Amino acid sequence: MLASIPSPLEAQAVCERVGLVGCSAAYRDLVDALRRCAGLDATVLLEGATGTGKELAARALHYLGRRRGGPFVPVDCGALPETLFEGELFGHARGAFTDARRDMHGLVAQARGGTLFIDEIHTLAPRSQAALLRFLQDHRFRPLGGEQWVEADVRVVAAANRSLEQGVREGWFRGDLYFRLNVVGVRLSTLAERAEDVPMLVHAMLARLAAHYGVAPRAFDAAALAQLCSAPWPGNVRELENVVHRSFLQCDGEGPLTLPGGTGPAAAPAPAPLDYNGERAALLCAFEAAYLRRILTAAHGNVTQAARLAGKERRLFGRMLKRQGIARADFQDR
Ligand SMILES: Nc1ncnc2c1ncn2[C@@H]1O[C@H](COP(=O)(O)OP(=O)(O)OP(=O)(O)O)[C@@H](O)[C@H]1O
Repeated sequence: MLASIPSPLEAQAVCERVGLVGCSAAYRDLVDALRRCAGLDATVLLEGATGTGKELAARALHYLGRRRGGPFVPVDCGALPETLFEGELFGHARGAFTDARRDMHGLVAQARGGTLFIDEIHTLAPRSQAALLRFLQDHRFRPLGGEQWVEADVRVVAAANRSLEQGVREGWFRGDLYFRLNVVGVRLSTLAERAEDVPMLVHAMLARLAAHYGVAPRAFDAAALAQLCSAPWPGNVRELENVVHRSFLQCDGEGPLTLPGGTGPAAAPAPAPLDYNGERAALLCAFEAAYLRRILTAAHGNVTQAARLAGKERRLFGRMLKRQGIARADFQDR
């Protein structure tokens, strides 16, 4: 079946709506990869280190695809003991075991018409891998203790923070299951690989924190921001979020935020060398995006008016929006 591919602007808007933030080439490549496979119903495997945004990417895939009107149901394999996996996924029939007093739908049934997001799939025990493979091959399942097979109506998106290909080589992940999952593979970059995104991420995090705590927006001083840009971030965006949150809570007053001593990147083992040009470009990119958003907000998404406010020619302003992947529709009154 030929699927319709969302436009780049639509993809950018959906990614922003689910909370994905960035302006680096790696970020734009990710949005483009999600855009291209969103319309297909094929299984997608998202691979990337912890905290790189795999769950957000899975949500973006869901809301970009034709199943967006259905549910998005996550299942965390890391939190599920092997003995519960099949029951959680496929449900059970009344009487399947001592406590099964009535039929219970599993997560596949709950995700009907939508997306089943199987997170931490690299932690699946061999028995659960076999059950999942059967399900992916047949597109149907039988609740535990049940007699009827049920046709599944879900798209499967899986995520792993270890390489499954390596798992196949080392013998802890089934090759046949890997090939079923990896119909389309998308790799998420580490934060160190896309350090240009740090200022924009920090800006978005601080805006969210200010709104959450009901206080005026705050910003880091230049030294702190430079330090955040050059830290190695082994825990990726999640770790950056923790450091920003701690700084936000620990800095009193209304001046610029500083990094609490001995925390986060300051305590990291080997800071990357300062990349002046990279950081300058990243700061300018984040500044430009924030500026364009402010102006579009003021102009209620009207590009001609926004260009006039910015003192720019409309075509040039439009090109700046496109380069930043900003959709004017997001700023129009609904
Ligand atoms: N590009 C991004 N923009 C904004 N926030 C992000 C981005 N990537 C990750 N985050 C934030 O970082 C945190 C971790 O993201 P997420 O849970 O999607 O990562 P993950 O790769 O699924 O992690 P894990 O493998 O540990 O489950 C979340 O709070 C999320 O909002």
